[in-house]
Amino acid sequence: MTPHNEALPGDFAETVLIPGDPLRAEWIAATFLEAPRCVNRVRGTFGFTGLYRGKQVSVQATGMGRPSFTIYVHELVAVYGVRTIIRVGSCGALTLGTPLREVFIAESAVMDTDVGASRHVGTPDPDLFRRAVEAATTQSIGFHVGPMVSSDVFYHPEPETRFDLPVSKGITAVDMETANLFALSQSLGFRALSVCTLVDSLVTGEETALSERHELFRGSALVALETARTAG
Ligand SMILES: O=P(O)(O)O[C@H]1O[C@H](CO)[C@@H](O)[C@H]1O
Ligand SMILES: O=c1cc[nH]c(=O)[nH]1
Repeated sequence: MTPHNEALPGDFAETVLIPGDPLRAEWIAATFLEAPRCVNRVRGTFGFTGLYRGKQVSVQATGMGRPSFTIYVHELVAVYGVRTIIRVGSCGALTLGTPLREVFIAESAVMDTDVGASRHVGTPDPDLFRRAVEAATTQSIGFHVGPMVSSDVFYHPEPETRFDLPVSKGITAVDMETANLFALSQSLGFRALSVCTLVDSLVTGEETALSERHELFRGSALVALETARTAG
């Protein structure tokens, strides 16, 4: 147990999906897991464990942004012995070539403050990444792979130009946690992958509706679960 997680040793599977939104965690567990049980309710940041096609998998929400995210990921690895962590997140499109509602599998990620400094670019586990692409292809799920930028700032004073540099470097999507996930995978030693759904466009201003938000994650959740299942 920790101040943020009431799960007991052994409550979490070795593989954990980590959406930001606690209600997305609940939806994934209820929709895809057999016999899901809630293992954490602290702060309403739910965690669940159940079976996906015969494999034990957990889902633990992380909240929004690096400080909250880091607490959950650190504890999953250091306290609960988790070995594989897959983010099932939402992200924004930075180009017209990444249409809303499709899945975005990050092939790399860097913080917006570090764009251009190649030593700060993080990458997913190569085997998980390959399996995710294979799962999306096999399941006929519309997806893109590409470099991602993560930012601690959601509301920026210069929304029109803030991503000019990342876009000029070929970066196509933004979230707030993937770069941190890849950095933590190196420092803490676990396998990481980030599979997001494109929920809004910073180019056109188009947004998906909150009412469709859970269903929107069917594709990214399936890709994450199939990757978890086949990766062992
Ligand atoms: O929907 P989640 O997974 O929380 O991800 C995205 O949504 C939040 C901002 O709306 C940030 O956490 C961002 O990374
Ligand atoms: O972090 C995020 C997620 C979705 N859309 C954004 O603009 N930023």
